[in-house]
Amino acid sequence: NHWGYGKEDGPYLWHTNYPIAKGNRQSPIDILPHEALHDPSLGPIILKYDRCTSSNITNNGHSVVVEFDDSDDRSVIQGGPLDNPYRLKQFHFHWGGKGCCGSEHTVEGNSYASELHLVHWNGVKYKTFGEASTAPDGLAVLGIFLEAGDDHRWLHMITDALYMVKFKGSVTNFKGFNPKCLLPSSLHYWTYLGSLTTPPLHESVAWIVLKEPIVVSEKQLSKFRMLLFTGEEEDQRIRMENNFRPPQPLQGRKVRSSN
Ligand SMILES: NS(=O)(=O)c1nc2c(F)c(F)c(F)c(F)c2s1
Ligand SMILES: [Zn+2]
Repeated sequence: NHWGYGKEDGPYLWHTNYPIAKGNRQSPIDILPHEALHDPSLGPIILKYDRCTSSNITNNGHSVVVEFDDSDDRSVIQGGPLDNPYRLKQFHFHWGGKGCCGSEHTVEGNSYASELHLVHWNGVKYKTFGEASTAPDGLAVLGIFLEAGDDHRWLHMITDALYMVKFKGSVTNFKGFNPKCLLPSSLHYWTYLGSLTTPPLHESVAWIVLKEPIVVSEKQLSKFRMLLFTGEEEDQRIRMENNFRPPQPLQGRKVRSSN
């Protein structure tokens, strides 16, 4: 079931192998702040990343992923729309080409340069990530927009490691990184029920999208674009960029706002 972001295998063709692509709770979406329902019962997002344990960084042919040891509840997100603590499994990014677009969620039709996804799973109700990833309340993904501007003081920890995972299928040690350093100052958010934004597109995600972007430099963004979709053994070298799915129909869903 090869899929990608190109003309021959991109988001508009995913429905052929993944019919859920035309489902009624697909992600990403275009967020309209004025239509979001302010819900005073929505508490703050609580991130308990202190005993954080990143293990490695890998190029999976679709994005660059930092994986975590999720064998216990040491790094969790809770509060907000969530009934349980959800365990941090991995984080990864989506980005554009030179200068334009790149984020998956948009705000009033506007894209950011990139979007960071921190993927968590409901370890209280489900035994494994795989099991949770197919359950309607299985996953919680925290989305953070990246806006082009000044250098981000901690993102270099990631961009400096990207040369080690240039090719699809490469992985390298990446211990002790705490993604708390990638958060903006405000944790105000929009939340709605949606899906994975890449195949298998399971409709299992409670999306929590932070309103405030973090600022990273064009130079830092350009390092993501030196990654390749292709493996070391392949003749063709295809630059990893524009690995984002466009916004999907809201299908009557309500987006709630923390405030
Ligand atoms: N872009 S995303 O919605 O955060 C997201 N998609 C996927 C996905 F398709 C997977 F197969 C997977 F194992 C994940 F951990 C994620 S995480
Ligand atoms: Zn993602």
